[in-house]
Amino acid sequence: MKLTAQEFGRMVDGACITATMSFSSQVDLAEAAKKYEFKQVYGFASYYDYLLKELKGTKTGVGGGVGSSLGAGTERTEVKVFEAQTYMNMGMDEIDMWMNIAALKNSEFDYVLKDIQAVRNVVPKGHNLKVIIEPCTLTSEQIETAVKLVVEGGADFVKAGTGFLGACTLEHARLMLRAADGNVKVKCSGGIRELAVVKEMYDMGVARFGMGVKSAENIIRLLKEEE
Ligand SMILES: O=C[C@H](O)COP(=O)(O)O
Repeated sequence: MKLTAQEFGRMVDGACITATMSFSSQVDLAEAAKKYEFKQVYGFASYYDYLLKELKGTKTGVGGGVGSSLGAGTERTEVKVFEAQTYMNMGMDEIDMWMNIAALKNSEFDYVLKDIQAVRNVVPKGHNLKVIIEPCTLTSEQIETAVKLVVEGGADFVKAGTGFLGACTLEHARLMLRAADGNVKVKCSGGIRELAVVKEMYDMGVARFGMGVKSAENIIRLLKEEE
């Protein structure tokens, strides 16, 4: 099926999480979200209130990032739970949490699973929970294991990454989709820049794209040129 600019806009989680960006980047994020009807936005936690106010009554939900020091820094499970609960209480729509990638790599699968389940417990069904696995840091086997833990943990999506550690590739999309086997949706994110890549991911069955504002706008422009 042909991907339209409008449909793509509705599949985008607009992201602006680069710590060196100023407040104006959050304003740009909110404006682009309104214009293209992004599915969600992910901004700086200190501006979540601004984004919630700005996007109230629009088609765009505000998502909360949980465990953002890549899932294993200061974010013990109870801290992730507190973050997720706080964002749900604030009226946020979806939660993107980082898997504890170090624990995954150390084969502490029970810890990884319980970490996801604990956050799921405070993110009611109907609010998507996505788990970020940063596939560029993992082997193919680890990606498969990570996705299976995401399924077992009761999340709704497996999400690729931030782009900080490397881009999400077609191969990552293929591996995540294969391991998900329809049991969780797949969000590709981080370093996605090419229209051809977006189209191929869409055809493969990717359900959501996480992108910075300028990159998403560029893809939308290219799709419009084809219409
Ligand atoms: O969650 C992070 C973003 O989706 C990263 O996307 P980007 O590489 O286009 O800034």
